[in-house]
Amino acid sequence: MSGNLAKIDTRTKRDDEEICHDDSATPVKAQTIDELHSLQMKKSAPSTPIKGGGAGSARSSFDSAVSDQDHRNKQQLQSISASLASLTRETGPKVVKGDPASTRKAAETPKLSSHHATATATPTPNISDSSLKFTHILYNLSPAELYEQAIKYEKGSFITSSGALATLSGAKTGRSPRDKRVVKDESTAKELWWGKGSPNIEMDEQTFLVNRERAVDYLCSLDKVFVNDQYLNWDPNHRIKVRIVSARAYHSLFMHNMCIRPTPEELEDFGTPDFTIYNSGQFPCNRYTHYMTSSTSIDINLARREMVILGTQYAGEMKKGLFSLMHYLMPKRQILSLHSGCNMGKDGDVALFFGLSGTGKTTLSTDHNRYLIGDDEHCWSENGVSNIEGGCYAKCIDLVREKEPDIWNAIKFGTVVENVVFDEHTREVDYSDRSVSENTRAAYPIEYIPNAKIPCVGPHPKNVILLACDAFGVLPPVSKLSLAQTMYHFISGYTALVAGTEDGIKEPQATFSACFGAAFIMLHPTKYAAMLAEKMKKHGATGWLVNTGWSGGRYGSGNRIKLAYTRKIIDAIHSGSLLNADYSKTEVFGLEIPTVVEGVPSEILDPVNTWSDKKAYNDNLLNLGGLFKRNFEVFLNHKIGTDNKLAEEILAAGPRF
Ligand SMILES: Nc1ncnc2c1ncn2[C@@H]1O[C@H](COP(=O)(O)OP(=O)(O)O)[C@@H](O)[C@H]1O
Ligand SMILES: C=C(OP(=O)(O)O)C(=O)O
Ligand SMILES: [Ca+2]
Ligand SMILES: [Mn+2]
Repeated sequence: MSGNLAKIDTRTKRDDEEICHDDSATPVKAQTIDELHSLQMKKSAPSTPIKGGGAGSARSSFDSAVSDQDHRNKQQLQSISASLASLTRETGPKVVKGDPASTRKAAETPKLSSHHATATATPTPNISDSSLKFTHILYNLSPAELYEQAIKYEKGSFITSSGALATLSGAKTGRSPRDKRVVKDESTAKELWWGKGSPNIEMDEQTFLVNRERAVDYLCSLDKVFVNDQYLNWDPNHRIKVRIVSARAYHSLFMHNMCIRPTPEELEDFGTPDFTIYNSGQFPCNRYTHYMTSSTSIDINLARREMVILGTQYAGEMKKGLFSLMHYLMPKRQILSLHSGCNMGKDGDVALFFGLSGTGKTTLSTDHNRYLIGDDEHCWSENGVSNIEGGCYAKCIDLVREKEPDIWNAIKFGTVVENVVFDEHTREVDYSDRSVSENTRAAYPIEYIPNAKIPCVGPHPKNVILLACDAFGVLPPVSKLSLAQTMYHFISGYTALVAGTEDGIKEPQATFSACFGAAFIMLHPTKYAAMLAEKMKKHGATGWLVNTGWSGGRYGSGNRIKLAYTRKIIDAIHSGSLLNADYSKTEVFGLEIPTVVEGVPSEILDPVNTWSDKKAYNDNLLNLGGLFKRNFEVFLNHKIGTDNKLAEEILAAGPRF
């Protein structure tokens, strides 16, 4: 012993204590480092409690619980093998659970062979090399396990100083809408929206199968694939079971966060999924394949209930692909699917926040004074609203703690941050750095927001807030809408952002995206609009248009409206005080604007006041009005609902000059 003071030992000395230890714990019972390591990890507790009889039958009920467990395990592996089956070889791969690199589990490999029980000792003539190997399945891994996989095997994976997993999505840092294809068959030809303006670019069944085979063969050729079995939609009556097969831990953790996470008990009874994604990530499509115009392809087959991703690793494709699915499935059940955020006040008043990417759905629905139901995808049924997802996907460019504390604090262990730049030593993220992408993102489970409402459901909405980030600076910060105006702006789906902010001033780019989500809708926009009108009328919801964009001039001369002011405006909508304010009507768009909003300088409420160059204001206003008119032309010959009166009212609710 080397210390200054001898240890005081009050015990009487025994023979085996001749040598003086510097701790009093019993030594570990391991002879080698591997044995020591095996002591470190204990088996996960069985999730199904051992059911059955009294003390006498304890042993046999334990045995039957074990065989139940075995049986379920086998079924699970069979189901995964079936998901991964090549359609031409008509048999699934031999699958086994666990990491091939883990020695403990690898030892079990041969015994756990699956479904492919016909595998014989001597290969039959038509057997392929692919059926000689096992595909290792990393099934619903925990965030900690996925961190280890990502850090060990995926370049660009690091732990940030706050504990989040920083990842790179590769060459694509955003969605590829031009590479999205939907299978056109007899029924989808009639049901879906095709042609000009539609996001649904057709592909035939045969081409889908070619891409599916390519994805499946790629995935099965890997040593291991990730499989997530999860849910969509918090409404228990309309819950959808999804399976995501992917090549990267990043994708598995992203979907773990974004979809609803089953409990261990729910997972045991998961059964056959309603929909399956095959995400081959970096593996490209074959450009000689019909309909392919790049090496990226995102293919949806509604009849087969499958989606294939080739040639992009941007994780948002999976989230938004499932959203497209919901835009098809839910309206069939008279449920409206919405590209909106949603929150609820202490008194149960629900607000929806519609808007295109970057207009503020996530930021404004994440409100410290209200319960968060969800930030992006919802359903509105006869029973109220429900979130489709189990997580949020926040933009984090220029994120600052003071302005968005809840989002800042959610970026911790378990959260995936995509394409952010961090200090090589401290691993502190620099949210202002655009070196990798402008579209930096954080994906976190919704319960990381302290006042999330779990389960994520709520009553019928009281306010429907349409967000537009108007880089022309002519739309008022807030206006109250009639039902017809709400429909006009919902169908128009306007925003104007400025693409790249780096190479000097650029022209604001007007975007019109029907239902504030044209990239994800499956049916004609008027179908969703008619459902929204019907629901808003029935439940007495008020529509609002909020400009989260420019004021005092267009992009380049004016400034973006302060987030603090927009929050005050939203507060006044929630509290009901804005409903009873004094209003005046604007030129051209005919919008009702309040004269006073608490906490907001009154002079900014009418945008004309904030422009020093009145002629420039007028030119920009008329220009925008013209863009709206031109965009709406394609909807002129469509009926909305059963009532032609509504269609006429909606048309009359647009700009006039
Ligand atoms: N007045 C404002 N209102 C809303 N967001 C604003 C405002 N000013 C700046 N922002 C920023 O704009 C972005 C809005 O993005 P986000 O809420 O993620 O959009 P969405 O969820 O609709 O895609 C955030 O980065 C937010 O900080
Ligand atoms: C994730 C997306 O949505 P948002 O920007 O609306 O959050 C997206 O459009 O890819
Ligand atoms: Ca979105
Ligand atoms: Mn968002």
